Amino acid sequence: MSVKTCEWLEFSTRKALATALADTVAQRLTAAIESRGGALLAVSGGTTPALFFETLSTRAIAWSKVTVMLVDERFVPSSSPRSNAALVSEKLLRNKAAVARFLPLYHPAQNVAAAASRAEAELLGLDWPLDVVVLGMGTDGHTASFFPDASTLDLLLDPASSQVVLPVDAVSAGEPRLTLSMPRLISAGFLALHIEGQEKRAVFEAAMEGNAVTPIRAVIEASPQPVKVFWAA
Ligand SMILES: O=C(O)[C@H](O)[C@@H](O)[C@H](O)[C@H](O)COP(=O)(O)O
Repeated sequence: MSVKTCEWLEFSTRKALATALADTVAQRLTAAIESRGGALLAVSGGTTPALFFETLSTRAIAWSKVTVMLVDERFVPSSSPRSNAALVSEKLLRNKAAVARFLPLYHPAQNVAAAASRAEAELLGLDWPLDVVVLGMGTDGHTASFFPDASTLDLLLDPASSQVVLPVDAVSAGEPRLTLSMPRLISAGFLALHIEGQEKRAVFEAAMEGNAVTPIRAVIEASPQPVKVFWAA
């Protein structure tokens, strides 16, 4: 594993991981609020983060000064069971975190490109960079919505992209996606990868040791800071 570009943090249980990640994220958000009056948090969807979200939602920080957004989103309304916004609303924006501001990536639009433009217009005015980003990873090595079979993978992995939000078309993604761009993710003050299970550990290690550059490896290698990998079996 390429130790120079990531820090492996292993936990005995998924609950211990959720607690440690929630504590770390809460500390980082509080530091951002103290230093610049507010904090920007970008989280991933899928199935892994639910326990982390529930744990983070209980942390006593100045949530009214936190803006929450998604790392990526399916091109579906929040009423869809596929919606990451619905997952965040149900699992994170509750308890003490209920007062946080949430900015969605999905907007009703003719197509995913138009939705990406609307999200970009809304997010551009924020006080960038992101303070905290928590990435997930698929067993194909995708992270965010940087899917290996995306028609525009080169654009998605471009660390010099001028875009904030990009549309994604990839057969393996299930539906069109919206994703924050590579430079917006890797410029975060704190960049974590949250993965669970032996299969994802094997995928991650193979990605870091092999010759092929999978999306997760591209992000880790483009990051100016070591990515903190939070893993539990
Ligand atoms: O929209 C999504 O699906 C996520 O943002 C995505 O990037 C996720 O992190 C991985 O696909 C892992 O998903 P699981 O946690 O369900 O394995």
